[in-house]
Amino acid sequence: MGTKQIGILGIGAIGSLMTYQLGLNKNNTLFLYSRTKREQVDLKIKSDLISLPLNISSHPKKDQELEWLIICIKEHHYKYAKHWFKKLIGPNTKVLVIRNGLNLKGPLLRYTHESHILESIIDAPVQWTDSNEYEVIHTPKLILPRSKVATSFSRLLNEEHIQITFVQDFKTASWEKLAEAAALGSILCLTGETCRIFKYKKPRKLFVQLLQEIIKVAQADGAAIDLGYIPEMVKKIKAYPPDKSSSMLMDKTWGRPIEVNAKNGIISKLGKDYGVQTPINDTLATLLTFVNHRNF
Ligand SMILES: NC(=O)C1=CN([C@@H]2O[C@H](COP(=O)(O)OP(=O)(O)OC[C@H]3O[C@@H](n4cnc5c(N)ncnc54)[C@H](OP(=O)(O)O)[C@@H]3O)[C@@H](O)[C@H]2O)C=CC1
Ligand SMILES: CC(C)(CO)C(=O)C(=O)O
Repeated sequence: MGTKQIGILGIGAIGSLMTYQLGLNKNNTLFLYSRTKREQVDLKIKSDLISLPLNISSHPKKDQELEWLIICIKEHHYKYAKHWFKKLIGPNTKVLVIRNGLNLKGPLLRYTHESHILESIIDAPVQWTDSNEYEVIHTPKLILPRSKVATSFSRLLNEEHIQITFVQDFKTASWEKLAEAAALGSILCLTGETCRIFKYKKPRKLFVQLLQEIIKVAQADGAAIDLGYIPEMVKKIKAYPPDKSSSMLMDKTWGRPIEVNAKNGIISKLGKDYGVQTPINDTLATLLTFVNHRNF
């Protein structure tokens, strides 16, 4: 088997994790691209501390045509990343999109054919610690739509280190992840608290009320989220380590724009489009837009 040329765009929390995961397969040759050059990142996975050397290009340059480009940037980064897409996506390059939100293919359709783009959902909380490392909270789970292109992507990974699930109903899986990220993320970001807050009843009740609103919008959009979802999520947040953060809280802490449009924002918008009332989510979405002055 020949080596595969794989590019990873956006070497932050998820990009670093994917660099590690894809680097475990010695048939992969990795090319790293990001806004800021760093020479190394430390990943804490279970009790192991892994120092990952990084060779990042911060300006697009044409390496060999990539077989895969893995995009690990946030929705609001896309408008500043067009030069990367133009340069890195060749006629035969397959693109894996990893980010929270919906309609992951949309912004990339002008660069390649729809059949070359693979959407994904990642359940892999990764957070920056006081010891300057990314801590991976549990074994990463990657959810992919059942398809040939997804199967071919999964062969690049070592499934001892990442759990891969193929789903028929990707829309439902996307809404399930969005609901968790928007409900948990907004509560943590607005309170400035980590998951320890969920040992209290009132924040848990707010989390449930938010999920109830979000599920109504998801159902109006055609997702088939079942009744067992909410108790499952409550169990999940209660089981998170008390110091578990979220990507919106980390961005707020660092004074960076938060991902409000891709999370609570899109839910409010779709709620309006479908005539579904989402008063709690709308209030939180409004407050979130004011969290970071660069967002308004
Ligand atoms: N972190 C988490 O636990 C989880 C995150 N997600 C989702 O994954 C996605 C990625 O999140 P995450 O990895 O946390 O984000 P990060 O902010 O940690 O990483 C994004 C990276 O992209 C780089 N970048 C931003 N804009 C550009 C650009 N124009 N050109 C090149 N590089 C750019 C950033 O550079 P710089 O270093 O200069 O900022 C940063 O290194 C999000 O949608 C998030 O919601 C999903 C599950 C869990
Ligand atoms: C689900 C959650 C909150 C896990 O960290 C997430 O996806 C995020 O932080 O963006």
